[in-house]
Amino acid sequence: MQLGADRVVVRVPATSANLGPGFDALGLALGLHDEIEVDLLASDEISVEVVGEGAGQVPDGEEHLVVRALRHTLELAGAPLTGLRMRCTNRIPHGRGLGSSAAAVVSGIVAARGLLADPQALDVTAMLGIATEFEGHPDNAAPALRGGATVAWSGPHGPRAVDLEVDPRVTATVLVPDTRLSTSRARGVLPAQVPHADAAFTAGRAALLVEALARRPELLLDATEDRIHQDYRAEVMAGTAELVRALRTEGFAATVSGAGPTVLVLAAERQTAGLDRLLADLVDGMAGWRAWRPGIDVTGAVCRSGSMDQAFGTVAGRA
Ligand SMILES: Nc1ncnc2c1ncn2[C@@H]1O[C@H](COP(=O)(O)OP(=O)(O)O)[C@@H](O)[C@H]1O
Ligand SMILES: N[C@@H](CCOP(=O)(O)O)C(=O)O
Repeated sequence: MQLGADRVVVRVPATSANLGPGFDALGLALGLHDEIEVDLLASDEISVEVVGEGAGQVPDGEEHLVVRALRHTLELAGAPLTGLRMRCTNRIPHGRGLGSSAAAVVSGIVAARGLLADPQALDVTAMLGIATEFEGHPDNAAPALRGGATVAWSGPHGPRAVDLEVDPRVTATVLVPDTRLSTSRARGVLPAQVPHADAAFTAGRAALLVEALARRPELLLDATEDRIHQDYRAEVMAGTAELVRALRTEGFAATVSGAGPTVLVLAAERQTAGLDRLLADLVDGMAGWRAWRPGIDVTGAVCRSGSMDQAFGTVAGRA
């Protein structure tokens, strides 16, 4: 396949995975975005400028995660990359459980698609498959691509995802510490097996969560219970575990966001005033933590290439 454009601009949302019981399956896109501008070069130079999160920390060349995903996608499409100049404006904090690595990978894949002469050749399912090769699990990549809430799974034909309904009364609040924890470390403390009773309990809650998100926010507290990953992870995120416990005791549906250490609180709109009062007590006394309510992103990844805009989420109509 041929390249068609020489410049793309891509925007991808942060994501909160698991939502409690939906380990490696459920995810929600948040209104906090990374943006990249990519210009192809005729030479083989790779130059990366990073502004915001990760500046001075992530690689500035071939090893940059966005470049790796972009190059890999173009190779798969049969249109190998020569060189590029890329500017990244990063707003998603790294190593906090807000899907920064998935956003980077999805940015690279979506940018590569936008550079192709025939972008339609790469559909959302194919992009999810490539993202999952990098991430190892599809739960962040699916909402990063599609926006809203998704359930993703891997079957004989590779990763797939479907969109879930989200009641407009549902709000998402994140409590983000200034300390990082890599996803691989937080996966490393999980056991190879869990008791059958805990698996059964958690599967039931994940099923209930689909209904709670769609139209029964009053069920969110019960529906976000989990027994297969959060307790095991408490040893590497004590402050997170304590916050989740304190919030749940007060009736709020708090979970570990992704692999942590951020806390996600799902609440019905009418609960948010009470939540804010509680957070003023809890979080304001905890050095290094900040709380914010970024909104739920329903647009997913957006790509501008030439005069064409393409989005993969609910606003633009899903591909
Ligand atoms: N925008 C980005 N550009 C380059 N690398 C990134 C970017 N975002 C994340 N990464 C890489 O991914 C790592 C964080 O990934 P991970 O441990 O999975 O945490 P997270 O929960 O933030 O996805 C960062 O330390 C960095 O190496
Ligand atoms: N299901 C994964 C999700 C990781 O999300 P991240 O935002 O922390 O990368 C897990 O729980 O390990």
